[in-house]
Amino acid sequence: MEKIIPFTINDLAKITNHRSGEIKFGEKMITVPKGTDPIAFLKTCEAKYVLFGIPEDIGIRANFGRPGAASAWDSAIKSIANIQHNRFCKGSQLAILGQLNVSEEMKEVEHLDFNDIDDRSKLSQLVEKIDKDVSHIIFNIVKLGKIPIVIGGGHNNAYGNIKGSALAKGKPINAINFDAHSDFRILEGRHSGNGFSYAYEEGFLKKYFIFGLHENYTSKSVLDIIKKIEDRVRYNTYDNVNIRKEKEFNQEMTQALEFINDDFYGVEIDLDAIPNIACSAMTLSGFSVEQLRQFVSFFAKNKNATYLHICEGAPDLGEEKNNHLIGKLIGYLVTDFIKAYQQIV
Ligand SMILES: N=CN[C@@H](CCC(=O)O)C(=O)O
Repeated sequence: MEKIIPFTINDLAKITNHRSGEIKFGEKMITVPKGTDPIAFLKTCEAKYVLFGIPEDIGIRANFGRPGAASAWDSAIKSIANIQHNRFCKGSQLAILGQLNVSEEMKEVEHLDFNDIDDRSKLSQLVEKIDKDVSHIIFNIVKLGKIPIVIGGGHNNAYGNIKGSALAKGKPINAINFDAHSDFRILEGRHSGNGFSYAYEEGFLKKYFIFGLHENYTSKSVLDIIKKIEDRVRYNTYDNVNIRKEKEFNQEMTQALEFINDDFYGVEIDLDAIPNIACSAMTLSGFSVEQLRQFVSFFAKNKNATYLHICEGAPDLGEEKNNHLIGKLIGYLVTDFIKAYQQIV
């Protein structure tokens, strides 16, 4: 756990905008006391959900993408701290573990060039290093019976979430991914486009449903691979559901749930599925924020939901004056998840 930078009570106080007569999440969320072992502390604390940030974009760089996702954690935690603590959702249900310390790795990649074969291999090796840390931390949280809420970072971190959860549960888990892309690309060295294929190949991912693939951005080879393993990997497309209306959003959620609900599952959200969200693979066409919120709420309302991961949002790539909006969106998704999950426990 030495790779975690704890989020202290002072850090929380600094980002909480106090108003008299109001109680904000920042006044109620649980932080790990100074000098305490985080896992030993989490074991004793009542909060069911554990917030954990991965401020990196090395996996995105290794995938020839546009860096910026490292900034989502800061933006998210500032927003979450200022959500109202009330009868609908209580800040005290959330413990903040802190963020993964990736400062050295982020420094190391500053001058690496994806087009250089040695640099590309170095980027992939660093992603593998982060994978190990993420899976170790997720393993420890899930083993305590808590629900990790992970704010990425790139979608490469799906691998560590799945592996850590599978090891904690003692068996492979399933995953549902709200995404424009499959991230089921070839095993060519780790990056943000192959977190699920690596987890599948290594036996940590049992069944995988991709919700809302963009037909224009999914290669024939990936479609061919998925076709051969359709007992374990299924998808629908955004075009299918929202454009041609051959399928209906709510029915599709029900069918996807039936597919993955035979075991524990992770809920993966790639913000590049939403139009106008600053991301490496930003788009103008995609599901609405309301559809995404309904999706999170729907898949959280189940005892098999094992973790929530929200990734690829990149406030640093957005407009300077409104770069708090991605954090605000993440705040809605986190509370949607908690509100739905708490109905079933
Ligand atoms: N996590 C994102 N993965 C996508 C990114 C696509 C892009 O950058 O255009 C992928 O590799 O397919």
